Amino acid sequence: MGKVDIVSLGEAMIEFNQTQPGSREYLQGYGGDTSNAIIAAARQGASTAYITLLGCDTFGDELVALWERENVSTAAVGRDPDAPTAVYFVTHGPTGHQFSYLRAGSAASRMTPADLPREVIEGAKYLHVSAISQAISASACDTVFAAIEIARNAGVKVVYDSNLRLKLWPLARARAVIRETISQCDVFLPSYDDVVHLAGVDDAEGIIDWCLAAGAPVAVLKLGKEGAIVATTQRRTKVAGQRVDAVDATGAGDTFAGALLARLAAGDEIGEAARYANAAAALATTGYGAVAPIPRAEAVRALLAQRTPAR
Ligand SMILES: O=C(O)C(=O)C[C@H](O)[C@H](O)CO
Repeated sequence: MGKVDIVSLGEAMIEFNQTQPGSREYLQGYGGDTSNAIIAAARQGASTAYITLLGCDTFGDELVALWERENVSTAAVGRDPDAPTAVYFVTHGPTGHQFSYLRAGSAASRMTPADLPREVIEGAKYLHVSAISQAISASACDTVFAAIEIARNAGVKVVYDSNLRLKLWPLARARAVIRETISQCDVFLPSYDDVVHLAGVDDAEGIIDWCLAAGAPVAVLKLGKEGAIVATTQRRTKVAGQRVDAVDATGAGDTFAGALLARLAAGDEIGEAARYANAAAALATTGYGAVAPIPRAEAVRALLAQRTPAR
């Protein structure tokens, strides 16, 4: 395969998303944080590839077809005849959305460092990884660290999303692994809720202090409808939130990651890329599901041009 600018590594899943709170009807879609993010990057026009393992099953075929439709290269997608493609359910209630997973023993959870396509990573500008892939199994965690090592040795920038899922691993292990990974990445992309758990503090400044102390050269703290903060040891800049009619935040953080990566790969500086990513993420909350509402560049540009950001 030819070189691409952005490579993401992780687990994709088939999604069943409750049509409304309390309903017994579920809409089939697609999810998996890193897959959502790479699709978001591709929808902004970036050249992209995804690295994963799928089962040799219908759901695996559907995910391959999805990436092909979305212009995400599947050259580094493998199939495991002895394990299934993962599935998850999204339900909606008064406290927002909840995930229930059927992913233990999945094909992606059996990834090992030997599965990594070294040349695909080495040829990219950015490698995107997340803590969900580190949580699903010990071998997948090793695979993430091995991919980071390949990237760093080749001068490829590493963007890391904490995406803390306490249904997948205990907080103490998550904290240890995530702290270690922050020290190895170039851009750390946590959400406010993640770092409240990880750092044990709840004010944005304290959270950023924790991210920078953990070794992130740049931290972009996602604050949901409140926007984001871009921080380095020298400077902290607020990106204002966008007002939209939100119905489902599933995948919004991943859209932020993918859109940010796309704009960084296109040459934007980090503050401009974060402003764009924040608008893309806002639009991603206006429909149900992780993938269907991810906007394309025209919609993001229109929101940036037309709406007054929320204060
Ligand atoms: O929670 C996970 O592991 C997922 O990847 C499912 C969702 O698609 C993702 O979390 C949305 O951010």
